[in-house]
Amino acid sequence: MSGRADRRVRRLGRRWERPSREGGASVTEEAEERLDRYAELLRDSPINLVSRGARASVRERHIVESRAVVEHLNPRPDSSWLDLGTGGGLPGIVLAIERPDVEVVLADARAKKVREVERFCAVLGVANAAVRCGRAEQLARDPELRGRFDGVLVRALGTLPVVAELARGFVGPGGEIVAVKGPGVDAELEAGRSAADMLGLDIESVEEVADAATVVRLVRFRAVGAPPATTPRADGVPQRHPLA
Ligand SMILES: C[S@@+](CC[C@H](N)C(=O)[O-])C[C@H]1O[C@@H](n2cnc3c(N)ncnc32)[C@H](O)[C@@H]1O
Repeated sequence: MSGRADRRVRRLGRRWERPSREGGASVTEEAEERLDRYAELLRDSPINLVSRGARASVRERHIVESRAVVEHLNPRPDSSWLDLGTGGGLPGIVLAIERPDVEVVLADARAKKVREVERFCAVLGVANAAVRCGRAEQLARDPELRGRFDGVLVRALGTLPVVAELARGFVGPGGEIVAVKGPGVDAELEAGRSAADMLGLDIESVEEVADAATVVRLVRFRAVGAPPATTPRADGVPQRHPLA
């Protein structure tokens, strides 16, 4: 899908700016409308995709945070990103809406959630996202997915060692894994570094995201080579026995 770069997007310094369409709504207005609609879909879904308590404030709690993450991440145009453990599509659907020039794959182990995310993408007309169902431990062995992404974005999938192991198979040399974490991430960093060493990853940075309603930190891992052949371990093992 990298060939489907949105020609409306042009480079301005390090950031990318979407010019308005002539005679029509700007891409930003369009994105705004889609994000509002996405918040409604999440709130009204018959599946519990966000906690009951957060339903009334989906826009403020989840969309605003995901948007701030996407803005901070500012992925390279034409790059391909995997949202692993996407649940109801967070933050991957927001990434796909905000950045039509980026290819996004949304993956989750739960078929019910994946079907719902497929429905959301269809209703929202999100053309640059594809959806895959399966456990990371299995999907990372699929030759079509192994080592093929520029980056993996992960929110609320587990501790840093779990995230690093589940995501590692999807990125080759130079690829990145970005974990969206909260203020408590410092307590996971030592274990995260130790797991990273075993997986051929470096923790490159821990970055504070501006403009999120709550404290959000991004932990950025960089792959220093191909994924180890034995990574990830069998289904459930990364969560039950995290690398440390
Ligand atoms: C707490 S939810 C987070 C969902 C979403 N990222 C968010 O921020 O709202 C974690 C999701 O990860 C999925 N998941 C858990 N283990 C997984 C695995 N091994 N492979 C793929 N998905 C997994 C679950 O099905 C669930 O939808």
